[in-house]
Amino acid sequence: METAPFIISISGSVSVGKTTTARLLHELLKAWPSKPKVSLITTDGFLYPNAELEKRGIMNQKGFPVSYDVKRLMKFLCQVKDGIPKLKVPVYSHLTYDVVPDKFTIVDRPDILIIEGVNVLQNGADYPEIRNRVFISDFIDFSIYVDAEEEYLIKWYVDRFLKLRENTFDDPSCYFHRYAHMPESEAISLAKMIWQAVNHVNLIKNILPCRNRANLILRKGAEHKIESILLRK
Ligand SMILES: Nc1ncnc2c1ncn2[C@@H]1O[C@H](COP(=O)(O)OP(=O)(O)O)[C@@H](O)[C@H]1O
Ligand SMILES: CC(C)(COP(=O)(O)O)[C@@H](O)C(=O)NCCC(=O)O
Repeated sequence: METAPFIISISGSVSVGKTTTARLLHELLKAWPSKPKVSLITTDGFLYPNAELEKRGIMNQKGFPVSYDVKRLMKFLCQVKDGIPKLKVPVYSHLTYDVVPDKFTIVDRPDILIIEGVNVLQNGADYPEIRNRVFISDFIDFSIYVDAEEEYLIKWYVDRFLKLRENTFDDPSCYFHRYAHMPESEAISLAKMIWQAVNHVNLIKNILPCRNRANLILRKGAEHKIESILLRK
């Protein structure tokens, strides 16, 4: 009989470095002497596509709990724990700013699954009105929260925003192309505005309240340097 995968989650604010941390952990775990089968997915793929967010009038809440197809995500987690082979996980692109149609990551009975996203530590305490429901966090065996002061988060967010628009300079089909020809100072102001209007609100309302639930808190300072590691015993 197959054993259920060990699930490690990585959460934290938008642009704190979840994806980067998850990719590094993925490489490190794969290189263990026992060569475990390790898969990495992000909950971004379970966001509703932009068209659906627009239809529901929640485009300005992308990344908030309401913006995810939680039923689909829970179904995936149940199936992966049940050892179902070749599961298809939808993929999100920061460049197109949307879920990519017909693109999937295949998760095929891994020994370890890393799941990263802003919402992975949310549980029943965040939704007292919902009873008898299972949450993503119920499936997690070990949770990591990547933490940093908001002034750094904003800097890293703006830097990534500028990089994304640079990468779409010649490609009008990419979402970020609309910002590519703006003067840099305007692009920086716009990125800061989006941060305040959406990602800051999400951080305060939905992400930070989960921090102390994590088994491990990695706190980063300037230049992404790890300043402290807190492990719950
Ligand atoms: N350890 C690191 N060193 C240098 N740059 C980093 C590091 N971690 C993240 N970054 C950069 O910070 C930005 C946000 O990181 P990312 O992993 O995309 O965050 P998240 O997945 O939390 O949104 C990206 O531009 C990324 O390249
Ligand atoms: C899709 C996301 C919630 C994902 O978060 P991330 O993987 O970047 O941490 C975020 O990148 C996002 O798009 N937030 C909405 C506001 C904005 O455009 O930044």
